[in-house]
Order: sequence, then structure tokens, then C-alpha cells
Amino acid sequence: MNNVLAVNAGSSSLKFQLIHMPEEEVVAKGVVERIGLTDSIFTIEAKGEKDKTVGDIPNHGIAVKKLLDALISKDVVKSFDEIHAVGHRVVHGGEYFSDSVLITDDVIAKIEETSELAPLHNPANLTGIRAFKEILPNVPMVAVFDTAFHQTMPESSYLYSLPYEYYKKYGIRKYGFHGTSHKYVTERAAEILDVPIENLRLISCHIGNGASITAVQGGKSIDTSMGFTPLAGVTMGTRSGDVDPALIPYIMEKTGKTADEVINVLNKESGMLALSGFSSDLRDIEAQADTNPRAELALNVFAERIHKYIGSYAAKMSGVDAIIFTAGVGENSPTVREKILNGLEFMGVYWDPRRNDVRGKEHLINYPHSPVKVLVIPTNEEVMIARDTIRLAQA
Ligand SMILES: Nc1ncnc2c1ncn2[C@@H]1O[C@H](COP(=O)(O)OP(=O)(O)O)[C@@H](O)[C@H]1O
Ligand SMILES: CC(=O)OP(=O)(O)O
Ligand SMILES: [Mg+2]
Repeated sequence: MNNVLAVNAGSSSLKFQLIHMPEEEVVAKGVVERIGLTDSIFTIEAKGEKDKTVGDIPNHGIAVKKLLDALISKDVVKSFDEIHAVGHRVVHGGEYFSDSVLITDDVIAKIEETSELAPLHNPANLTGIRAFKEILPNVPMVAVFDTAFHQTMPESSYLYSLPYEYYKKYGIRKYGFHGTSHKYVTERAAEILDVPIENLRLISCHIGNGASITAVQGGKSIDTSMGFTPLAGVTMGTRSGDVDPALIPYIMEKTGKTADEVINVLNKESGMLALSGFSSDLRDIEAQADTNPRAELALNVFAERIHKYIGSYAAKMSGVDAIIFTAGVGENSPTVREKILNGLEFMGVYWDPRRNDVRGKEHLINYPHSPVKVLVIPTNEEVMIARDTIRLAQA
């Protein structure tokens, strides 16, 4: 029971690591990026070699097949029998799951039932689960939920100002997402700063294709920007983030669309894609920022929403000790970080443009005298998935 394959399906990506446990030694890792866009990128690193191929990968099912083929063709494993357990990220656990769980048919049915609350994610997560169940029918599999870390939020954070019976009867409340990532980076921040996490007020900015901001006080999530579904909060690649709910019937009336069709627009045709008018991918948008005013506008809206969440969470915790940037954009875009951080000096955030010129590695980007520290921390949802997988598969 030593080789754990951790599978992390995001809205635009599929990341994986084959990890030898309990040493947490990474045997192979890789990522399929830009799923559903043109020029998808498949990268795999194993045995000291890195291999990158570019070609269209239209959906998560094909991404899973690529990953499985590569494990054999790159000689990472001789046969799939060398994989002893598989951990899957599952985005929405709904009311059912507040911790990771061993996957059974009943668990699959519940994840399926919750799919309508996370239409860009749970179906992709299920694709992965089913593909592995078929080739490895006897291997234990574990689901690790994005919602679990946020179960510590107080009622005052997770309740909407709606009739209370909706919460009681239908489970309508804020759940929050990216929990595995927010937990990982906030624990790493405490280690890097060498301060017990119990004494820290942290704001974690997970900015990828999906994006969420979380206030973590004493190691616990106390509020987060996503909501009942991963559509809420800040502007994202294709998601609108927060909008006035009165817009939904208004758009239905004006366009003749059904409610489901309008939600589909808010999930898949909005955000950076809609603002820029040409792409959901931040790399494409940054490449045109100097020449295309719509690209610049998209970047400004994107950064401004996150900037405002940082201010509100600092107010909520009566201050902040550190701000963390993670995920595809947070780790790799000095431009977006700069736009977000500009103007936060009033609350003690002094960041250094030279230190900010960093991509994909752990780094402090504040000036040493800054009361608020600012960290770039590459997330590692996969190692967290592997830890929970071993814990539950061996129990
Ligand atoms: N080097 C880079 N510079 C700027 N943005 C980047 C870079 N690498 C990745 N990104 C952006 O990160 C986003 C994808 O983030 P990721 O966390 O992988 O997404 P998800 O897990 O939500 O599918 C895309 O918008 C992509 O353009
Ligand atoms: C919950 C969510 O939005 O995930 P991702 O960023 O991977 O799309
Ligand atoms: Mg992700």
C-alpha cells in the first residue's frame, strides 16, 4: 500500500502525482492544462525527465486517458497493479461529507446527486473516479472534498440572509471550495514564517481558473468568497462571481433563455472570457494587455474584486498577518499580484516589485519591514489528497 495516485481535476486542468507514501516521495507528476481550449498542454515529469506535448484535449475523459497511457509508456509503472490506492479531488461534498471518505457505490451516487451544484467540477471528478474504477476495480479509492476545510466557518459566515427554513430544509448555505489548497498553503505559511498557526490571521488567495479568497484565523477557515456553489465570489476564467440575483429573471426575459441556460452563461461564458472577449486563459489575456483595452479591462476587474475581498477579510479579523498567493495565476503572474496589492499600504502591506518578479516557487515578496507579510506558495493539493488516501485506505 505504498504508491498512491492523487488525481486533481479542476475546471480547466487535470493534475496528478504518483506519490510513494509515507515518505511523500514523488515518483511522477504531471498536468493537463487548457482542457477544452485549443492547444492544451500535457506535461509529465518522471525519472528526472520532463516531457511536454501540445495538442487539443477537449474534455476530462480524454485527459484521464492521456495520463493512464503516459504512466505505462513512460515506464513509470509496468502495470496498473503497481498503483495501490487512488485519491480523487471532489469539489462539492454538499451536506453529505465533512471529511474525506472511502469511495463506494453509495458515495458515487451522492457525488452524482451533488453534481448540479458544481457542474464544471463534479462531473469531471466522476469521470476520473469511473475511469480508475474500471481499470483498478479492486484498489481502494478515496474522495477528498474541497468543501471539508470550510466546515469550521461560523453560522454568521455561512448563513445567507434568506428564510431560515431554506437552510434547515434544503441545506442552502455557503459551503466554500478549494479547501484542500487553502489548508495546505496556510499551514506552509505558518511553517515559513515560523509562527504557530494558532497565532496567525491569514488571507489565502487561490487564483486559478476558479478563484477563491479565504480568511483563515488560528488555522481555521472563518469565511470564504465562494458560496453554495463555486460560481460565487470574485471574477474567474469563465465564471461571473457575485452578481445581483435580480439579473437572472431579467436576462431570462430579455434573451428568452431558461434559468438553467442563464446559469450556464454565468458559469461558462462570463468572467475573464466575457470581459476580454477572446479568452478565459490569463496567459492569453496578459499577452494582449498592452494592445487590447478589453484585455486590460478584464485584468483590472479581476484584480479589483480580489483587492476588495482582502480589505473585507482584514476588517473581519481586525487585521492580517500575511497574505498568500497560490494556484495557476497567483503563483505565476507578477502583474496580477501587483494590481491586487497596489493601494494596500494603508493597512501595512509593503511589497517589493523586485521580489514580486517570481514564478512557481515559495517566496516572500514583502519588504522586510512590512508589518503584513506577502507570500507566494505553490499549492500542493495532491500531497494532501495522498495523505488522506493513506489514512482512509489503511483504516
Ligand atoms: N505562467 C503563467 N502566467 C500567467 N498565468 C498563468 C501561468 N501559468 C498558468 N497561468 C494561469 O493559471 C490559470 C489556471 O490555473 P489552475 O490553478 O491550473 O486552474 P484550475 O485548477 O482552476 O483548472 C489559467 O488562467 C492560466 O492562464
Ligand atoms: C472549485 C473550483 O473552482 O476549482 P478549480 O479552480 O479547480 O476550477
Ligand atoms: Mg485547481
